[in-house]
Amino acid sequence: MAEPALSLTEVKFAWPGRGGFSLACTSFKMNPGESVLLLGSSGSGKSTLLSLICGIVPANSGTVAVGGTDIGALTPGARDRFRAEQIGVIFQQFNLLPYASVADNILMPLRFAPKRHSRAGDAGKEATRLCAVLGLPNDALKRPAGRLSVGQQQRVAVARALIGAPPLIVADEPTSALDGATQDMFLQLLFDQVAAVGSSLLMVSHDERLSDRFDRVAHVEEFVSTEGVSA
Ligand SMILES: Nc1ncnc2c1ncn2[C@@H]1O[C@H](COP(=O)(O)OP(=O)(O)OP(=O)(O)O)[C@@H](O)[C@H]1O
Repeated sequence: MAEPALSLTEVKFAWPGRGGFSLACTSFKMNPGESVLLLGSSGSGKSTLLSLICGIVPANSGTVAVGGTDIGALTPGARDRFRAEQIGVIFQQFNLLPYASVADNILMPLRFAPKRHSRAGDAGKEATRLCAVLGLPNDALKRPAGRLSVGQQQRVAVARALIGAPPLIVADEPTSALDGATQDMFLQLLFDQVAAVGSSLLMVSHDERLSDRFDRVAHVEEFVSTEGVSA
């Protein structure tokens, strides 16, 4: 049987400092190809949870496994390489390099991920294809990412996450900068592309109206520790 795309087991995490915000999760699993919407209000811990899942911050205890690999057991360097190979991340603030071209931004994760690079095939052509399906103008690839509109930068961040078909796509409020109609269109594009490569999608949002589009909904409040976790 295939390993879960993601599993959290007995995970505890606290930001350092007395009374810092803390999370506790007994068990959470995602199947390969599954889409899950993680709902939570502002400040409820959505970004913290995604940072844990991506191995950007380490859990205080418990296991976070992506595709069966315990990311806490990897050295920091191996964890960074593993993330580049296995996880496509769409950050809330995009985290694009503003002076680098759109093409360089999209191709960036492949520099640290040889298997993902080979899955992308001709990476330049794949970046061009992704830009086209995501509705970016033809000339965008050569332009510095920082010169695009916020909505266009959001699409670049999605193309960067999708290139080379990582098995897990993690998205932090990727539609927050878009208006209603554009949001719907954008989500459809994201779902189409994720389905085309068979990735699992974990998206966090405060917007309950998106629920119907996902296989499953979870609430981040279920993960907030009321007892506190000693850091
Ligand atoms: N680097 C950090 N150091 C200490 N505490 C932090 C850090 N980042 C977040 N927190 C705290 O963790 C809690 C949850 O924040 P988080 O950003 O995860 O929430 P969120 O649900 O993503 O919020 P939003 O929807 O507004 O982005 C907050 O109380 C915040 O102050």
